Amino acid sequence: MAPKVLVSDKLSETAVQIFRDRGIEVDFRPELGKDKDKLAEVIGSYDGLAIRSATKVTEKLLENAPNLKVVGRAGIGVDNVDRVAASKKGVIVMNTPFGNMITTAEHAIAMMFAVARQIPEASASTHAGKWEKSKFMGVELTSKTLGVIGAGNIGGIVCDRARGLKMKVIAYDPFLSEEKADQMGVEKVELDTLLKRADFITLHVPLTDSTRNILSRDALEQTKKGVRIINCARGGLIDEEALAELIKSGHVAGAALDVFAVEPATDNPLFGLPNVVCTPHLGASTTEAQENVALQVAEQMSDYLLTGAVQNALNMPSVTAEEAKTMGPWIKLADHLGAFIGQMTDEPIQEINILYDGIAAEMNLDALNCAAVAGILKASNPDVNMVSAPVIAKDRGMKIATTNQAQAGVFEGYIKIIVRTDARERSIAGTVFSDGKPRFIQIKGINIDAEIGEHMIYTTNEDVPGIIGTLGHTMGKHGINIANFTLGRKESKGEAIALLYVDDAVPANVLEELSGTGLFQQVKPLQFTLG
Ligand SMILES: NC(=O)c1ccc[n+]([C@@H]2O[C@H](COP(=O)([O-])OP(=O)(O)OC[C@H]3O[C@@H](n4cnc5c(N)ncnc54)[C@H](O)[C@@H]3O)[C@@H](O)[C@H]2O)c1
Ligand SMILES: O=C(O)[C@H](O)COP(=O)(O)O
Repeated sequence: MAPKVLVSDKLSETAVQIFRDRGIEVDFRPELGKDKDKLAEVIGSYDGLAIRSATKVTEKLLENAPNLKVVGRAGIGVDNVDRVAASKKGVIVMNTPFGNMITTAEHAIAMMFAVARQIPEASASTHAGKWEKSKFMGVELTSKTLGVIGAGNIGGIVCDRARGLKMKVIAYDPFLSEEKADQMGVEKVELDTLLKRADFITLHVPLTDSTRNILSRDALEQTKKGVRIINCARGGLIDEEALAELIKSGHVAGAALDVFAVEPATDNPLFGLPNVVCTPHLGASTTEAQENVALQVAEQMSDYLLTGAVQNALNMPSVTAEEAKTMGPWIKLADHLGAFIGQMTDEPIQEINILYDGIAAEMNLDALNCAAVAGILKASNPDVNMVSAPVIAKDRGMKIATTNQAQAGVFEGYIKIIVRTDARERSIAGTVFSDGKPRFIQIKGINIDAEIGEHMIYTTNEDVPGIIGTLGHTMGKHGINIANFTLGRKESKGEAIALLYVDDAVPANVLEELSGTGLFQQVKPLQFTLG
């Protein structure tokens, strides 16, 4: 059946066409972004949800979305998506980080001009037939200092354009290296220096716990008298009440705001103040940007739903279409190894160490890690997937470490998982044979060569005569067909293991019968999801 996508915001219809061309069923219902109840009613049947900023993807909405696999944001900011809730539900959240960056940077520059020359007020006054030439005295941008808070994709373009306008550009961004700042021709400064020196301040950071209220009352009071402030990033970055008071007192000469703490903004302390230029979150609203983001989000979501390729996801490592194909058997192997550990372990796991050898070490290890951890966690929660696994593992306090090494043995490559609990250490290794089938090659240090089946039995025992006979006879007596039988031992008469791959699930009474022979320390039924 074709995957189904719902578009619940005003995306360019290019997105709809792309979904259809890729064979995806799509419903274009932009009115639903503003109607959370109706959206919750219909979301249940969709595999994908394509949004802009109006749709709020809350935990409650996700509870009504059992089939949802991907949320695609046609744009940059995902603060309207509960990412933690999405991750826990195994829903990928992706955005289009580059599609609207030029457009938004241009809006910030336009807003800077508008507030420097009071263009909106002058325009309204002229339209009203007043000729208030002397009322609208502006300031030049040339030689002024622009303080950029957040010099990432959009902030970086703003820096470039501002330098073209012959402004002096200073930037505050803890993640900006001195070297990069030099290349950009900007001076990297601390926030308090930026506040004191800038004639114009423009914000280009995401809204996070560390940036919320970054222009607080205290920060705004440190600014240079006559400063003008531009925000085309996110509402919530500025204390709006404090800004309004500082504009009224004349300390701040003007502000240009595209984004507000509460949106849609119908009432705001800054509305109606002189030289406050406002636009209704138009930063990304150009034909070019909307085409870019619609096209990109539809391609990315289609790729994921149809091929498993992951691009620009915020809660899952990227996997190219090529990787999704070539790594498929290795991802399956990592999942099976994890599933073995998960089913064998019923006490809390403290540490998961994953060793990648040979060709496995050259693959996309982030994706393999997610698969291995998902395999482990699925034993206690079958809904866990590669997206939700790292979040759940972190919630449970599990430490995950990886090691990679060049080919060390006879296999071209292998993966080994070692898990530590309070009580013990458990390990399993596996490889992928040239037929593309994953195999277990070692359990707790004992070498084996076990084909993996949907239903298996794992036993631990001493290496004594009668094990093969007892296992074979018991299965035969109960009409259970053995597809593959693997034995391994540490040394003659020492610690030994057996893995049976059987055609059907083994009933409890048969397992009890085996345990009752006294030959086995452990008889454990296992299940693996093939395919
Ligand atoms: N108005 C609009 O329509 C519109 C359109 C697109 C993007 N945006 C918003 O613009 C903002 C920037 O987007 P981007 O694509 O440039 O993001 P980005 O991730 O490329 O850049 C953000 C920068 O902020 C920096 N940063 C993070 N925390 C910081 C902190 N505490 N202090 C200072 N700097 C910090 C990061 O190091 C990074 O360089 C986002 O909030 C995004 O949602 C708004
Ligand atoms: O983060 C973004 O991409 C912008 O805020 C654009 O939001 P919009 O798609 O709702 O215009």
